[in-house]
Amino acid sequence: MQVGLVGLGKMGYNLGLNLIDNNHQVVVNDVNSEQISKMSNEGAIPAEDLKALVNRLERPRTVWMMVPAGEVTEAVVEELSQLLEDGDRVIDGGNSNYKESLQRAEMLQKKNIFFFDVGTSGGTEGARQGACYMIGGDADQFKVIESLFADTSVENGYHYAGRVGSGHFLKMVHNGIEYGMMQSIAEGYEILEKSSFDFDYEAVSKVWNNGSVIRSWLIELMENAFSKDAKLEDIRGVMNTSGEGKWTVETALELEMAAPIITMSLMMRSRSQENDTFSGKVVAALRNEFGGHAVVQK
Ligand SMILES: NC(=O)C1=CN([C@@H]2O[C@H](COP(=O)(O)OP(=O)(O)OC[C@H]3O[C@@H](n4cnc5c(N)ncnc54)[C@H](O)[C@@H]3O)[C@@H](O)[C@H]2O)C=CC1
Ligand SMILES: O=C(CO)[C@H](O)[C@H](O)COP(=O)(O)O
Repeated sequence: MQVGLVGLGKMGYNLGLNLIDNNHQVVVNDVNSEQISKMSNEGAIPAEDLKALVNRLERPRTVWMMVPAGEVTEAVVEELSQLLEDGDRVIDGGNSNYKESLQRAEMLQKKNIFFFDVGTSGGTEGARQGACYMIGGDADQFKVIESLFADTSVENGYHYAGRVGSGHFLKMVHNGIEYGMMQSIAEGYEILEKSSFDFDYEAVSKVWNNGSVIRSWLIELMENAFSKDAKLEDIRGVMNTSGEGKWTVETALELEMAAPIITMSLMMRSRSQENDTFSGKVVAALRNEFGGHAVVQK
């Protein structure tokens, strides 16, 4: 089908290639014109701004955003709300706070524009080769755009979760879990590092990935990271955050429930701004491996 794609960064660019590979017609825009040119060389239709993008799409239009959460997403949705018409659809594939998504859906609904909040997982590799999607929005309209998700995800890699908000809520909790898993893995490697043994971390990651209980994509990514930098000597253990872990903890507080592991993982991210630790380096390396997030060099 035809889709407008706004935001051609680490995720959006790869998603654009994935959509094109799957025979979707993609009209693209980014504030960075170089990204638009690169994508049009790959077969996308360029649009110099959002107005041009909307004009190049047939009605009812579908516009998929892969832009930074928060102010940028707000600004793009606001502008799209002025340009789109009755029956059009907006997909937010970024890591937006589900509460903001609920507000945006309400604002768009007043103009009969449908909003889908889509949590996207699998990092940059997933966006290119096959992602994982958690989708909230109108059930009937979802069927109309389902092929976009079916074609660009891995097998069984998309889930229509229900009403608007549910997609970004699921992604928020997913990322909270991600924080806890990564912190736990990182602490394990730090215990190895502080022991009197001389472990080869690439080899350890490899054996853990073959038949062990903790085999996982995260450990695979560590195997990869250690193959490039055996002791992570080139990077500092600064673990940056993008918001989802904090929102997960806030949600647990709102629900008056205990979520100690995710909470401590979030706190350790704050602590990492002050102390350089091996566990911090592991989480920083993981974020870089799956999401292309910048690491702080030594
Ligand atoms: N990197 C990752 O692992 C994942 C990221 N996400 C989410 O996907 C979204 C995009 O992430 P990335 O691609 O990593 O970020 P990025 O920073 O690499 O790309 C963002 C792109 O949006 C463009 N942009 C900024 N303002 C714009 C505007 N007003 N109009 C049009 N384009 C604009 C930028 O020029 C850039 O190309 C974010 O919400 C992020 O949280 C979701 C899953 C995984
Ligand atoms: O959604 C993701 C992975 O699933 C992104 O990579 C996200 O940025 C990770 O969260 P944080 O930046 O807070 O570590």
